[in-house]
Amino acid sequence: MYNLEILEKGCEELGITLNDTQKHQFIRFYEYLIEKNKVMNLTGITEFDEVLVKHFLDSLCCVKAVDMSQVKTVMDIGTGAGFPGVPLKITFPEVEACLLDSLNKRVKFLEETFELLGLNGISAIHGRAEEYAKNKSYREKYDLCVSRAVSGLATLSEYCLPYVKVGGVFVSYKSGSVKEEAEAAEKAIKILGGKIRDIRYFDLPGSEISRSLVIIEKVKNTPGKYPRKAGTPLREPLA
Ligand SMILES: C[S@@+](CC[C@H](N)C(=O)[O-])C[C@H]1O[C@@H](n2cnc3c(N)ncnc32)[C@H](O)[C@@H]1O
Repeated sequence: MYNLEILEKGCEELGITLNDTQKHQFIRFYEYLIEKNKVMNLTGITEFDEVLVKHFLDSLCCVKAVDMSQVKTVMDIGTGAGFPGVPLKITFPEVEACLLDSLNKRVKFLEETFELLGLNGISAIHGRAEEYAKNKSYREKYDLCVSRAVSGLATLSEYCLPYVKVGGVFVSYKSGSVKEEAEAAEKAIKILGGKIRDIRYFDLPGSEISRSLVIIEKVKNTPGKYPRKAGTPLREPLA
């Protein structure tokens, strides 16, 4: 038997109430993540309570930055084993979610996870952020784009901002002080049609683990030449 108290209390702090279906989905997600982690590299965090805080509650903390009642579509770039995308989808089932990663094994794991959890209105894409952003079905189609632990902010903005609608938001999950990184990326963000609205620093619910969120508004369309071809945003971040 699993004790979900940490998740429930953390959610309470975030203003979220989970129903029994959602609690069950979080447990099944944990079980499948651990089962598959034995045969592929999905996560270094495996202890139940730690997963609740460092993966599940961490993923949900963007509610501190965004009013989820206004979000109908979310894109998660470099989702890996589904963070933050899967916890967000479980918690806000009405949101249409798309999770993208360049590693096919992880995408297959995600598709199996959606089936197992009975999640609808969610898809996983195998591909590079730079390439799918050129596709009309994905470009500037999302109210919210999230990304955790993928790249530096200038590179990441070139991956993510092209997916966000004008008026939407890109939330970058970071840790520690991001002031310098944010200042260094400011010009790139402007070129890509974004503007830093805020940077939030806080501890994850029920823990002393710190998290920083950089909240970037999409104020203008991203010029068609961005993102540049795959690999360039990482090798030569806009400055
Ligand atoms: C360190 S993992 C983080 C995974 C997840 N977001 C998390 O926080 O647990 C980084 C992921 O980003 C993916 N990734 C890196 N660059 C990418 C790109 N250009 N396009 C798509 N996925 C990318 C990798 O395949 C990897 O799964």
